[in-house]
Amino acid sequence: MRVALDVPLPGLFDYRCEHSVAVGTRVIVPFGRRHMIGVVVETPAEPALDQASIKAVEQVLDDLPPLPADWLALAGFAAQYYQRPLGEVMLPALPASLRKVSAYQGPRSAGGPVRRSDKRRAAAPATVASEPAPNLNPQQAEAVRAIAAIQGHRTVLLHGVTGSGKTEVYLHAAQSVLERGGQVLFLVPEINLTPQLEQSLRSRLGGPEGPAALAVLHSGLAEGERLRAWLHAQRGQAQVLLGTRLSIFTPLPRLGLIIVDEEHDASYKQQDGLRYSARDLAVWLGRDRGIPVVLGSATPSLESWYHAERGHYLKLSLAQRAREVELPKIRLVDTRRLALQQGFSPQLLDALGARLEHGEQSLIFINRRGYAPVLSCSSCGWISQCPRCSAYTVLHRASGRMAGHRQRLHCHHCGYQAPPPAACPDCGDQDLRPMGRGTQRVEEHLAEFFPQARIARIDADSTRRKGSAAELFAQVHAGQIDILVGTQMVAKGHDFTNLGLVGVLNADAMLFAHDFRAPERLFAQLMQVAGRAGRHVRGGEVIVQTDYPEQPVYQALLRHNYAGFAQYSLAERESIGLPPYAYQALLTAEARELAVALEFLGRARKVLQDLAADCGASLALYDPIPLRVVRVANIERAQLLVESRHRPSLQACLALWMPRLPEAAEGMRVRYQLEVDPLEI
Ligand SMILES: Nc1ncnc2c1ncn2[C@@H]1O[C@H](COP(=O)(O)OP(=O)(O)OP(=O)(O)O)[C@@H](O)[C@H]1O
Ligand SMILES: [Zn+2]
Repeated sequence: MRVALDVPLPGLFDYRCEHSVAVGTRVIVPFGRRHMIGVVVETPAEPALDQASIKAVEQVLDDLPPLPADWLALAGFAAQYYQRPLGEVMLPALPASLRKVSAYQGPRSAGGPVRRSDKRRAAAPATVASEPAPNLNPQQAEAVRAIAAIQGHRTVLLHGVTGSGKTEVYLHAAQSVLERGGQVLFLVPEINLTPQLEQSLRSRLGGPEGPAALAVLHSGLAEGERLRAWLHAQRGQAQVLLGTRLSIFTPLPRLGLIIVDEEHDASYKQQDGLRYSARDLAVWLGRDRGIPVVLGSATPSLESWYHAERGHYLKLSLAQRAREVELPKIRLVDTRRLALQQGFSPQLLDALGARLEHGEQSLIFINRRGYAPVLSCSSCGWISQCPRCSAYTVLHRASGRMAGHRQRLHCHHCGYQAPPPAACPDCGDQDLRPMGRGTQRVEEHLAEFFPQARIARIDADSTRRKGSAAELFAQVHAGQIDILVGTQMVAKGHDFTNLGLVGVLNADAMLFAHDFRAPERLFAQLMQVAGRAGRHVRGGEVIVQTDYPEQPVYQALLRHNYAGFAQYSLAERESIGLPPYAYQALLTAEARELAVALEFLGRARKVLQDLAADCGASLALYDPIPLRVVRVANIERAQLLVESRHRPSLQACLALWMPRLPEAAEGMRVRYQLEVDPLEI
């Protein structure tokens, strides 16, 4: 039999076994000096090798039925498309205990993880009071009808403005699948940020299992919880699987519908190991299983929009807000000739004051955590820098009651931390000052401007402890907070009932980034955060401070004009041949010396050039270049971008290229990885 193992080697591995074993079965096999769990992928009638020379399977694991054919097909597609060995796709996709030999062998294994999990009784989910469902408005009803009418596979792009009630459409579409006994896979970018959705799903799920029919899966779960949710879904007991990107690899025997909420969100892309896009795999899976896929967003990715415009996807629109409120009024405050107070314009301060007076909440959005982006010497211009990275260190104020005003410098790239120097390391001057502003400093300024206001900050630092994000959001929803300061974490999908004003600081920082997707990301982020204003209360308002009000991103934002922005951006991409009009792959190399990384990429480029010439494929190969942050944790990084207008050509060349890379790396101390459809370049 041929077995897939989680090792960085191409191909499958041959083993023998006395009795016949079905494809999809997990087995324990010897591999070198180790024992590993693998998945049986082929059982050829004719053994390929001399049976005597190959090793025997040590144990056949029968605690689960074999992994089903459609699951194997998805893993097979992902391996081929993202150019990774099958075993490195399949095994990491399973809950850890199902692929760990130690969970099965030894005195403490107690019959294996599945038996242990089944013995332990799961805590019954708290019964959630059932929420009355609002009557669908005509646009929602039409969207639900159109989704229900789909026979077999179709991908739907549900483009609904912020607050248009997309969730209600998902719930109705899900309901009709559940009534027919199907399962629903509901993907969200980040689960800890959306407790509201989990609650609505629980309260709305009918059927004999009630709220227990929901399984939740994300990387923050303890291994036991993760295994339980996975088993629940795989056995068909869970009717709905709500989860983050990794949930795409859960076997779902009666899958009838896939929903991808906030489909534009970059969290759907895995950034290490198998660099897959769960959104793209969802579309593939929907086609493979012959079921509808609903991609929803107020700001769809330009890729999805392009497919919808061309009729590859069915486009459904919710153009108005679900409640009797208008979209918020957006104001651009031109900060070029304004005297700002600690970064705040008089307009924004006035608006904040007015909302406080009316007992409404406000949100200040600044996409930069910490106290200040750098510490700097006011006499010689020295700037705090990470000793291990080519990046500045960010000044943070230590948190916790005992911390006082203790400050530390943090590197956001490698995690390096140090106390700030007492004097400038270059000139000895003691006048070191924070330059610029992050969320912590903004919070501090707001407390000075509005001493009576209750202020909270939500960013990666303030929500590090498990459950703390949910607690903070609960306080906001309960009306215990007047002003919320936050990063993009606060922009995602929250339905605030009493939030009237959104202020945006420092958006310009993203305007001139090198990445060609930066304007798209900025626009989406601004539309999303603006969409938190005035969802239940009238008179919602958004104030964006900028030095560049004439930029197309801001002009489109001003008019809530997603379609216009998308059209403009797509025309631009088409004229210079960027995705979605071209397909890309990125080879990244890491070495102690930059020259080595570049040299390797140069050789790799030559190999690919020859391959492309041989098979007559037209590829654009760029020059190897250092990454923008070239050194991280003392490792130098460079990249090689490959592009083609024709996806199959690119795929064919990549498949020929990958096996040749070890040869290109020969004699070099270099690590490399390939990313297909990279999001950041
Ligand atoms: N038909 C309806 N009648 C009344 N209220 C509704 C209706 N549908 C949805 N709502 C309410 O409208 C609000 C916004 O809905 P929802 O959060 O689903 O918007 P959304 O489209 O997901 O927005 P976003 O993209 O900004 O997250 C919610 O408070 C929801 O309960
Ligand atoms: Zn660093």
